[in-house]
Amino acid sequence: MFNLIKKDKEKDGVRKEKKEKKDKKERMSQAELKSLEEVGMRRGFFSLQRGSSKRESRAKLEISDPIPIQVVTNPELTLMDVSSERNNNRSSMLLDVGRISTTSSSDNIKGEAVQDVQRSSLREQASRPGSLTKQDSPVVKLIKRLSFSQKSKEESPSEGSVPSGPNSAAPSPQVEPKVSHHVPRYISHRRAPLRQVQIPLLVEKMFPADLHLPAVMPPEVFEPRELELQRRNTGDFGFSLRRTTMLDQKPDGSVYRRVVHFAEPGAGNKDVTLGLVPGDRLVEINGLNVENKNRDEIVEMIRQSGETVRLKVQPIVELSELSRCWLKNSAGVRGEAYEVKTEEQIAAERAWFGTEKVWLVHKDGFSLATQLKSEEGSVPEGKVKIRLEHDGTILEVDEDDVDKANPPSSDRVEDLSSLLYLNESSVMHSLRQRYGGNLIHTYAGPNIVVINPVSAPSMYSEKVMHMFKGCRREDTAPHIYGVAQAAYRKLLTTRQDQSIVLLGKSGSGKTTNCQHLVQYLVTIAGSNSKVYSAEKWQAVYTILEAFGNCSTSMNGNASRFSHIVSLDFDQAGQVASASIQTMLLEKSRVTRRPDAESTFNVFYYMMAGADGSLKTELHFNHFAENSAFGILPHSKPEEKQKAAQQFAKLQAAMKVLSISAEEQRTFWLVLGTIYHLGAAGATKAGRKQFARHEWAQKAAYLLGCTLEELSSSIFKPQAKGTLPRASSIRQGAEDSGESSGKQNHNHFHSLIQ
Ligand SMILES: Nc1ncnc2c1ncn2[C@@H]1O[C@H](COP(=O)(O)OP(=O)(O)OP(=O)(O)O)[C@@H](O)[C@H]1O
Repeated sequence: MFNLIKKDKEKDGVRKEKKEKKDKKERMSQAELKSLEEVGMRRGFFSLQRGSSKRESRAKLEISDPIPIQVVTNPELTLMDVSSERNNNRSSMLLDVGRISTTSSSDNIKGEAVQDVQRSSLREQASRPGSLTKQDSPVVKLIKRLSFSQKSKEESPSEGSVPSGPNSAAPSPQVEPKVSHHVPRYISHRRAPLRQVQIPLLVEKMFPADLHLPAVMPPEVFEPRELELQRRNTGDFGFSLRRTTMLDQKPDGSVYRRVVHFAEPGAGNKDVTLGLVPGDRLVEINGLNVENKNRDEIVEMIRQSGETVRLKVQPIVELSELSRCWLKNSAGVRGEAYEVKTEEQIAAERAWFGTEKVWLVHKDGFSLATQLKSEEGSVPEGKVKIRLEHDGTILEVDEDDVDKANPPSSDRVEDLSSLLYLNESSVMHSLRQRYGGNLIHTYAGPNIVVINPVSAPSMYSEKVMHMFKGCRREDTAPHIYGVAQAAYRKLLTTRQDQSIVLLGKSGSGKTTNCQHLVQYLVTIAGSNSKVYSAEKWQAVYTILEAFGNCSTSMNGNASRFSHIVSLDFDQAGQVASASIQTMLLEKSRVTRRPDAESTFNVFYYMMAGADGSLKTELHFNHFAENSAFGILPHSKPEEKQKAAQQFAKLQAAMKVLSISAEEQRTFWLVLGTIYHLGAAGATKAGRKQFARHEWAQKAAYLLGCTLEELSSSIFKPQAKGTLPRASSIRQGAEDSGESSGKQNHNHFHSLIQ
């Protein structure tokens, strides 16, 4: 009894205490939240939302509507007006982790593409509750999403379980390409409210001075490290060599290609303790420089080493941050301790803050200046006096024309949200300095900004992936793999679906980064499924690229459709299946497009790559000189050759996906028909009709109907529901065949998925 009462009393006391603690916690979290929100607002970067209901508040803090940071870069690294910059295909993308997000973008979307989608069934599916975003928003086109669906309710044992041998081949995850006709269920309850994003106004102001952007600092060169490795019982030293070619810059700024050899830790558990890091460039072996030696010579030198080998290695610039992080983590040092500032650095920062450094914001960007102290009344109200750093010019400018500048120690800051003064000029400055230092990834709070690199950097490999395995985001340097890892980790720990949204203008790297994300996930998570394989996954992309990509003024291989990639994970956290859903194909491109842009790749592939018998069957032995749809074969031999290779690759991809030869033939017949319809054109001589009957005859032949049947189905009014194309054809002679061409390609794209 006593015990019982005591217990009850204790229980009551505990309950009360718990309740108080909870209340306090909630009060604290509200206060914390408020201050966070204030910081976010003050910085103008994120707006924080929190649901008022208990469930919502427990769910999480939602950060929505990031302002996309548009960085236009070119090799000269000048800042430009993003919206007017049309020909430069180097740009940045912003990536948003762990939630469904909508944001604006500067990509121009053809109105027709959007209208087309409003009519299409896929659009209907996508517009169901929980679809990505409003379908009438151009933003939709830019969203490529990766979702994860966790099926299990049990705790997952561990993150990642892919063993990798020393020469482990590419992972062989299992993928099941499938046409998804439903927006996955997990989207439905996570619809984010659409909010207007304030895009900063363009600055048009100029000042009577020679205004310069700050100089871009050369990449930081990391000190080489010397290591002595012992030969093992197995005869090796526990590291592997990797050869790659990299673009490098000469002192005069010219870019050249050079071969480098990496000395990277092997796949064994012990190998990671050797002190080598993925991305370590081999500089010396036993005191001898090997930078200009070939692989065989290097291998021989290692073989001839005795029981030990001395290596001098240096991290490549693009992986230097990661390398530092890795070494820091393996030394078990906490971040703060490792990055402790020296006395000189502290003194330099103090000096910086003592003189008020500001950015003068102008039409061509921003220039560093010192704000001068002036006696009261000597400067009109609302004005400030500044001295430009580069030439000492003194200017009197509006207070609004200047932004506070951060000390140089923040120039290459890894996370923009840690800038003391978070304004547009400071953000652009840091991104620009980082890009100049070959650092293309930068965190921006929970997002990452990735700037399209000039070259194909050597920062993506299976070894680099393994540097992120099991890591928390705060323990790694900014990298696209870090984003995938954060999402995977969150998936396992919260058992909730995760989404990654890639935003950016055309050519900014959304597709490329989406592939890196998928590669990371399937490599690190592994797969035990029998239907999923990297080969099939690649085949799906090859086909989508052929039917949905083309060359535009912004991107030589632009995808003219959005897609959602979904990976399903099983209870063990391994990939169980995968699917791609495509939307918003710009089908009008089949018949009409801007000058100097191409039609979908597949037409060029087919015209260049069809073999003798297919050519004969498609009547492709010679091509028309004109096409109402502008579908003409490549004229340059090298382009033809490349297209022919791509056609062979496309056929092989179809084979991998078990598309039979007969089915493939049907595709070519339909595409051939579109080509011939374009070549036939249309005219209005009395009545609307084909302009060149011989080509129309070929189209009819490929379709298996007579010329009269084809002609009447295109030019004669049709009863409602018979043919979907009559209305637009009747709009004008030039339109003839357009609709059927577009429809065919559209159906085709859906079918082929
Ligand atoms: N991180 C990167 N590393 C190497 N190359 C890149 C990277 N990001 C982009 N690129 C290159 O830039 C080009 C454009 O990239 P991508 O096609 O991924 O852009 P996108 O944003 O998907 O364009 P679109 O919306 O037009 O399809 C490609 O040739 C790609 O190889």
